[in-house]
Amino acid sequence: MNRARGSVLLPFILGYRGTLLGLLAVTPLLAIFYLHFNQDPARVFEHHTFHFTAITLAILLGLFIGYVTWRCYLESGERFLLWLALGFVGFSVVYAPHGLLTPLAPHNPWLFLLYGPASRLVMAVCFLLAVLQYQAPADTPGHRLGIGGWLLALGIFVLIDALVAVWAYSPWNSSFVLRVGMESASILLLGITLGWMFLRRAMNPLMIIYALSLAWFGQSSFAFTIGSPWNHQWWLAHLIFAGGFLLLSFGVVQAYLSTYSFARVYSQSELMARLRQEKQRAEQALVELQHANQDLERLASTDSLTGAANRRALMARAEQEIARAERYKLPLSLILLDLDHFKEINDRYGHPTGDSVLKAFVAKVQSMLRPSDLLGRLGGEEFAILLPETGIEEASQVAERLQQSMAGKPMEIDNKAIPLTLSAGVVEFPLQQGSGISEAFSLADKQLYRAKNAGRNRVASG
Ligand SMILES: Nc1nc2c(ncn2[C@@H]2O[C@H](COP(=O)(O)OP(=O)(O)OP(=O)(O)O)[C@@H](O)[C@H]2O)c(=O)[nH]1
Repeated sequence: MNRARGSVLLPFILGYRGTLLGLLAVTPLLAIFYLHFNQDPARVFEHHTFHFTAITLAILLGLFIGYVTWRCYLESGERFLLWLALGFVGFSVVYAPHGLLTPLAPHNPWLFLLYGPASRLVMAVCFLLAVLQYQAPADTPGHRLGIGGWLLALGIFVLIDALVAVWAYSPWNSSFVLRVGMESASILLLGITLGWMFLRRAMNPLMIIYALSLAWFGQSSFAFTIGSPWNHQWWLAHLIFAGGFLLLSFGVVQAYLSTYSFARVYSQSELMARLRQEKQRAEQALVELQHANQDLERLASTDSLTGAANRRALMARAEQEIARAERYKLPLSLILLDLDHFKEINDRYGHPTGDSVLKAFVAKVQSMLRPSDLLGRLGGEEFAILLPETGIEEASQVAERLQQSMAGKPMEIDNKAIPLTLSAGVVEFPLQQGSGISEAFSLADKQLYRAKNAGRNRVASG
């Protein structure tokens, strides 16, 4: 755990963060009040070209960020982002005449003025719908809003533009109440959206940005309400709106650069926890893989019935031991073992009992060998023992000890005493250059044959 996180500092840090966010959220209000109580309401800055350029820029940015938001939506299917994209584009389309009609401001100010509140209201509606869809199941790829849906949405936005134009030429056009009503409705909707976010704890780093920008949009509507066209409060309202807009655009860009989502963005500590979890999972999988590999290796080199090394593993080890013996001039011996009359055991007690005898035989032999010796099953009831650093005399003694141990006591299998004897051929590896495994095995085989021919239950060496 992060040390700072566990310390007494944490409540203060959280409190400080809350205060910071709160202050940031209401900073525009401080500027609004400052200007309200200090500005001369008669002072105006009526600059049409400046206004036209600024609004054009805002619309272009709105369309661009709307497009980026839509691309995020296409990637993630997050409906929140769809409504956000509609909010950006809806705002841009409805707001556009406010800039385009700047030259008409002196002739019909309402045609110029009504598009601002209308565009903010459209945006506030979309942003509320966005939050209501927060964490809704993602739209599946086949069901994401495409060109048809966009054309419909654009049609609605253009219709709103037309209605506003009709309204501007109607007898109620100059109603201050209507303009204030639209701004108030926007503030109310944004307030509901924020309240809903708090209630649902829809807060992560991106949603905090969203909440801040909504707070700024609401305050810009308030500034528009108390400002008059071209005065400084009116310009400040534009500026506050632009601040909120840039903040939200930053959030969208962050989403685009990370998860294409507002809901699936994690705090740094969540990311670290996830990273740790994934690392643990990967390490666990690696250990399991290593175990599986070891099991596979063991299976590939072991005789499945008896657990002795199989022929392949025995031959591989023999190669290594021959090379070592040659290099260090060490003795190396081989014992071939063959159980006597094993067919009779099978015939008399049955094949399964024969299997048990083979297993018990291997266990017994292994218990009598050194850890450095290797017992392998060559097939059927034939076995071989590789004895590194062992000369022929010592190896013969080992073989005899095994043979006598078998002959001396019957095997106890399933409460049956089964007599078992073995024959063995012992050789020392001929270590002159060029001699190899096959030569040693054929020599040992000859000795084994000798033991069998001499009546079995004995050891022959040479
Ligand atoms: N139960 C069991 N029997 C096996 C297995 N592999 C081989 N056998 C049997 O081992 C017997 C070997 O018979 P033979 O080769 O005639 O040799 P033997 O009966 O031991 O006679 P000698 O070697 O000449 O003493 C056959 O009956 C095989 O069926 C096995 O995995 N399980």
